[in-house]
Amino acid sequence: MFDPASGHPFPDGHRPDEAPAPHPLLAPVLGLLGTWHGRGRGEYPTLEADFSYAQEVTFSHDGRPFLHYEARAWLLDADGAPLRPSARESGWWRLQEDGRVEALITQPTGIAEIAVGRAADGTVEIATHEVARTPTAKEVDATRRRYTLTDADALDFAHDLAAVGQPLQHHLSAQLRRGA
Ligand code: HEM
Repeated sequence: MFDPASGHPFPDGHRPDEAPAPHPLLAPVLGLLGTWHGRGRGEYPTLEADFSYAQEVTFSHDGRPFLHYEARAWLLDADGAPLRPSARESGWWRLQEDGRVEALITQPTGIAEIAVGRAADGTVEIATHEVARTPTAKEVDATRRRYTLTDADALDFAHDLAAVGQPLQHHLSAQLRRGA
């Protein structure tokens, strides 16, 4: 009989070559599997100053045609030392035929995003389909995220944001390395 204390019977896979076998629809995103670390910079016209941050991003799967996505960021001071926790989010990227992606992403700031887009040739681009906000959340109208594998272990990330009355524009860019 299954003993819950001994662990989950169907742990997620974090590499294409380990069990469980990835679902064939995951083919265009297999290069993302695993944990990524890196640094980035952010800005927005409503903010007094640009900021530097570090980020950890993990993509995993359980053999079905979706990825589990989790990201957490923390701000860095001018010397690169950690200042304080910043954005966190997690969600699900549902892969469809032809590399189409339907993503559900939630944040502790009261935002739930549904984004749609495409994965092809080492790039995933997803943009807002709908945003839902809790009663006290800031006004976020749209986002656009682009993940580009620049080599097998390097991932570029860019995030555009339309929020608090501002049109869609750059909020974040980061360079991540696998496992580093
Ligand atoms: C790596 C991820 C992210 C980092 C490091 C980051 C960082 C920041 C920082 C430092 C601020 C200034 C306020 C503060 O100090 O907290 C901010 C503001 C904001 N961010 Fe982000 N952010 C990230 C992701 C996101 C995402 C995913 C969204 C929306 C979907 C978002 C939406 C906003 C909004 C709406 C504001 C407020 C702007 C204003 O009221 O003037 N951010 N972000």
